[in-house]
Amino acid sequence: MALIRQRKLTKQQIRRIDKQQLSNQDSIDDSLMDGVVMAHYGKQLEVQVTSLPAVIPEQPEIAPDDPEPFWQTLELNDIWRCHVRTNLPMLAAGDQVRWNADSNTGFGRIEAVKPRTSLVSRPDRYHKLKPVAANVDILAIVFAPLPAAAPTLIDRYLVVCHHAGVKPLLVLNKADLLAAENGVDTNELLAQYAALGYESVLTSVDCPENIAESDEQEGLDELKRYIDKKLVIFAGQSGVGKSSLINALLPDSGQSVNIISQNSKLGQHTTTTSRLLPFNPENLTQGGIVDTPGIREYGIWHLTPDDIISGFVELAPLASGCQFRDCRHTHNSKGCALWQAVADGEVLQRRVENLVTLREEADTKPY
Ligand SMILES: Nc1nc2c(ncn2[C@@H]2O[C@H](COP(=O)(O)OP(=O)(O)OP(=O)(O)O)[C@@H](O)[C@H]2O)c(=O)[nH]1
Ligand SMILES: [Zn+2]
Repeated sequence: MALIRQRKLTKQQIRRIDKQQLSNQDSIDDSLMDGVVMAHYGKQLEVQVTSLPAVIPEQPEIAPDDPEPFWQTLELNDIWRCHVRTNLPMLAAGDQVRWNADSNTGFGRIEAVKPRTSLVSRPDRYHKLKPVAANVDILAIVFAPLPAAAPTLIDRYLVVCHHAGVKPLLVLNKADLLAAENGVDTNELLAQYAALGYESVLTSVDCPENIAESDEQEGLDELKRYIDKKLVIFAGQSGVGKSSLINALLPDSGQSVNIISQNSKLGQHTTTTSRLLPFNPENLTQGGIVDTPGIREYGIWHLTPDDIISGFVELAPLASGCQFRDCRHTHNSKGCALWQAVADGEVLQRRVENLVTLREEADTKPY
């Protein structure tokens, strides 16, 4: 049997190794800087430089006859294409990261992600849950008189907000059309959500008929006040005016920062899962919009029944009064406190029905 000899290090050797490790760590720390994930392309991300590293790499001297090698100077607010260290969680637009840049290649590497205040995820087409936006403050639930508002969809987004830790804001766009429908249904809906404590803004950003009379974009200033210095997502069904709102809020979203991407073939034709459009491209603390295509097909089946009921703020406290702990709150559930509250006129029947629908949906989908 071979004798396994444990290698004994002398004190001096240990000291030398410690010192070496420390200095390695120092050089990593010195090259790290802050950044914000602006967009996501499959395995690569775009990161904006929000602080410079302690030690800024300097371009090496080149001998007079040598060809000039590639060198990318590091500057604040530039956007770099980055790889991600393997053991990090999946990142999304809005994530705040620590990363370093390789001036010799024009690529960066994300080393760490800072704790998130919120995370919005959605299932991809393979039913795998993917984060789409991190550190979002507000989810603007956009609806309109036409196409008619779908309260089920609004309730679904409210559940999502609750679960993701994001504040909901109801945005009734196309307010100019309220007169045409006499505003009865939509105003009633707004009143119902106001009674539950949800805030709302009325906007009218893009009404062709009125454009000749006034260029006023109704409600836009009020909306801006709500979302100032905040990171916001616009969600809602097709045709309610999300793009119109985003364009109105970011009239000059033309490229004003330098995007560094050595390999221009990458990303040009790939679609992003989400992109952060800042209000001020040179100061990300001023907030912005996370544009997330496809958010309207938001499934919520990854949530548990408890998650779902806690998104129904007025119903959640009542559920403990149900006769059975595993009450499904359907119309014929015996001793259901929610239906008793409907009978007593304390809560809206459609909210209880939506709760049941969403719970059933969560139950029947895979995972
Ligand atoms: N009357 C009126 N029409 C509006 C208003 N805002 C947007 N529209 C119109 O509504 C239509 C749909 O607007 P979009 O901004 O494309 O809607 P969207 O929600 O982005 O739709 P998707 O891209 O399909 O999700 C367009 O024809 C707009 O001109 C508004 O305030 N009033
Ligand atoms: Zn019940």
